[in-house]
Amino acid sequence: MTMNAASYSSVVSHSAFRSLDTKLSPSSSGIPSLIRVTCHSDCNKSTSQASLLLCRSSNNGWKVMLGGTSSWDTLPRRNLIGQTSYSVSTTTYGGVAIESPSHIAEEKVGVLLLNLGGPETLNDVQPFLFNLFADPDIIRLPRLFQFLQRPLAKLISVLRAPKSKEGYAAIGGGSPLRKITDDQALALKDALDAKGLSSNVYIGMRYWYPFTEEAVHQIKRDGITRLVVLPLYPQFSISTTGSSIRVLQHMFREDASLSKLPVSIISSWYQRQGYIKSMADLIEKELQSFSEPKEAMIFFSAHGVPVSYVEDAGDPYRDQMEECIYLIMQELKARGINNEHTLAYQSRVGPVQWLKPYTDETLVELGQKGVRSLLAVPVSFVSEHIETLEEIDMEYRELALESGIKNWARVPALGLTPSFITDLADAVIEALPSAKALYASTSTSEEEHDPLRYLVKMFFGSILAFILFLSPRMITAFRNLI
Ligand SMILES: C=CC1=C(C)c2cc3[nH]c(cc4nc(cc5[nH]c(cc1n2)c(C)c5CCC(=O)O)C(CCC(=O)O)=C4C)c(C)c3C=C
Ligand SMILES: [Fe+2]
Repeated sequence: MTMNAASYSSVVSHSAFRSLDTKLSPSSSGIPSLIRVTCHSDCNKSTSQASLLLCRSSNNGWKVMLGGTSSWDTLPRRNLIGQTSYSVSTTTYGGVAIESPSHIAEEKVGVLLLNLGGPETLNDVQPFLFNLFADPDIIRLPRLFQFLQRPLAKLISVLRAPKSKEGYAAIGGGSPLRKITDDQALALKDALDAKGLSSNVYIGMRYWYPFTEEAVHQIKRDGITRLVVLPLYPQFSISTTGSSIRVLQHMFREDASLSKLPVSIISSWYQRQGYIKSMADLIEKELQSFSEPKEAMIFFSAHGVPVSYVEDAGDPYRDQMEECIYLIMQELKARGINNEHTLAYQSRVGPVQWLKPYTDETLVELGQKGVRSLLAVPVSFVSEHIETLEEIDMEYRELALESGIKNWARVPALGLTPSFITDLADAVIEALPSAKALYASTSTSEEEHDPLRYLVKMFFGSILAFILFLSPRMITAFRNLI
């Protein structure tokens, strides 16, 4: 089947997908670039629904995607299994419905960008740090000690604030994250518009304004009918994407209308071709700033997480990071760039073991081993922030130069790079068909509702906490935090 001439508009009901095209007829309403096909199946008295998205390809034909996969296929080879009925609506997403059957309401598409957030002024630093350390996905206390989360967060944030303020003061008195994320949201909206998908793009920050909670309230007020959640972290970590998703799950579970809203979460996207190629472009370009580009070592520096996240809690972050670096290097090799490379982890906080090797120790070792040219590549985040502008550009640069490295450069964060924004837009479009209600029933244990159990836990927890606070290990821990 080929649909490469104009647009088609029809609503059909069939028992086999291959007969779909025969009922499609050209529309007078213009050429849609996106068409949704919804399949309703009545099996065992339960009705299920699956959607696929047809998108105009560059050669004026149509490409089909199913269930949010990133693989593109052509229509004739796609085979839907099962005897089902299909209703086809040539609805352009986000607004202009060319023709829709009654059961497919006009979609109002929302895209929620998740990010960390950062203090905008020096006065924001301590409350921002409080929000960060009050997150049980950042300081993971054993269940028994969880009631200490907020007092501990208060203490750590007050102790750490002076050091953090110095860092933010060095980069102009606040985090650039909000402005950059605002610009990325606008650029993404434009890229989606250009692909025929009109949408509202929202920003939900985890620890500072605009908070995720505010964004969700706005999504509800705006009557969004289909939502794609796109964390601005390429790799998944419990401490970043995981934490933000937890906030969403909590809100969606508590709200009857939100619990029914079809949502698609793109939990990681480091393996996308568009992202990998965009990173490779930046690296290739920055290598040219060295007098001997081939001699420069490519030094990937990722934000660390405590080892226990990966080894005990099953955080896929390290695996995804390693795969991401592999893919970027493969892309560079395909371009004839065969520089040496290494990966290290930066920004550790507190007394526990973090992912190794550590960036600072690795820089010293490389200097001692005779590496003279080094290209730093921040790889866990797509905006400039305190850890690129202060930690890498100031602290690590100085350390590298002291350690014998003579030539230093850093790849900028992706920011508004057009190929990157276009790829994010593609990721959103590909995720749309798989949106489904987020709410999954979580059984609240009896324990949580038993006041006696709670009191006993509080009592023994307090005694243990008191003993722990006086232990030498805890005292060292606090020294490391500030
Ligand atoms: C992928 C990115 C990030 C991971 C993983 C991550 C884990 C993580 N972070 C902390 C503690 C702090 N992070 C801070 C700032 C900060 N963290 C990230 C990203 C990741 N964090 C970003 C982008 C930023 C900067 C925001 C900005 O304002 O520009 C800070 C505050 C700054 C400072 O005082 O150093 C802390 C503290 C932990 C404990 C953790 C994993 C458990
Ligand atoms: Fe962090």
